[in-house]
Amino acid sequence: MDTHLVLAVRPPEEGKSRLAATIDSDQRSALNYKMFRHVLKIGSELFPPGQIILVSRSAALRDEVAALGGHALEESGDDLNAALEQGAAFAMGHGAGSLLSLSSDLPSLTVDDVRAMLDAPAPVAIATDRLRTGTNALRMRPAGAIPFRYGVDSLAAHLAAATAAKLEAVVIERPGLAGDIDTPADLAEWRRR
Ligand SMILES: Nc1nc2c(ncn2[C@@H]2O[C@H](COP(=O)(O)OP(=O)(O)OP(=O)(O)O)[C@@H](O)[C@H]2O)c(=O)[nH]1
Ligand SMILES: O=C(O)[C@H](O)COP(=O)(O)O
Repeated sequence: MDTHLVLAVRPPEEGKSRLAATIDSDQRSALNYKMFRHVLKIGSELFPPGQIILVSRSAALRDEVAALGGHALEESGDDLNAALEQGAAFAMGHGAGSLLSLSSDLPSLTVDDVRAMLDAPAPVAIATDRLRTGTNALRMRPAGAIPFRYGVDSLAAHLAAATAAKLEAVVIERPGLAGDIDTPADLAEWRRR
């Protein structure tokens, strides 16, 4: 497998600011660690460490990935798409044929979810969220085939990027991939399960 996994992750103490009214900063940080470790563990079951790349401003998160034998890059900016481009450039310099990016806030992610991304029958595979507007995972073959367009309406933006590159794209809808934790309602729903 020549796919490399690129994880761009905000420092745990910064992430999930939309939950600030619901849980305090220590709880948010703990939640971010827990979700990150879950996604990293699932990723590690399918990707050899040398094909896992983390881009983060958090030294603590970088240490965790380095301890596994993965590549931990200090983020040079403070923007998700820029961080992913940084990771992608590194991966392409290390022979990546294709790339998978995964959001770190997917507490119900399974190995089969990641496999579904890798096996998707098109050069571009976009896992969307519950609202069917965002992107929680993106696989592109070849690496660098399309630019990262995370942000508002990123599903449409990634579909448009694939069209512009004349590449077929498929949208993947699976609970483990759709279940990112953005809002207090998402958090309550996940805790209920
Ligand atoms: N490296 C890096 N990762 C980011 C950045 N912004 C978001 N991410 C990651 O992108 C993924 C999706 O981010 P969001 O769902 O917006 O999460 P968030 O930024 O923690 O949440 P809010 O603070 O509530 O917007 C998660 O893996 C985040 O850690 C960034 O500036 N740099
Ligand atoms: O859809 C996206 O681009 C990412 O999930 C980030 O969006 P969000 O901040 O709405 O989760």
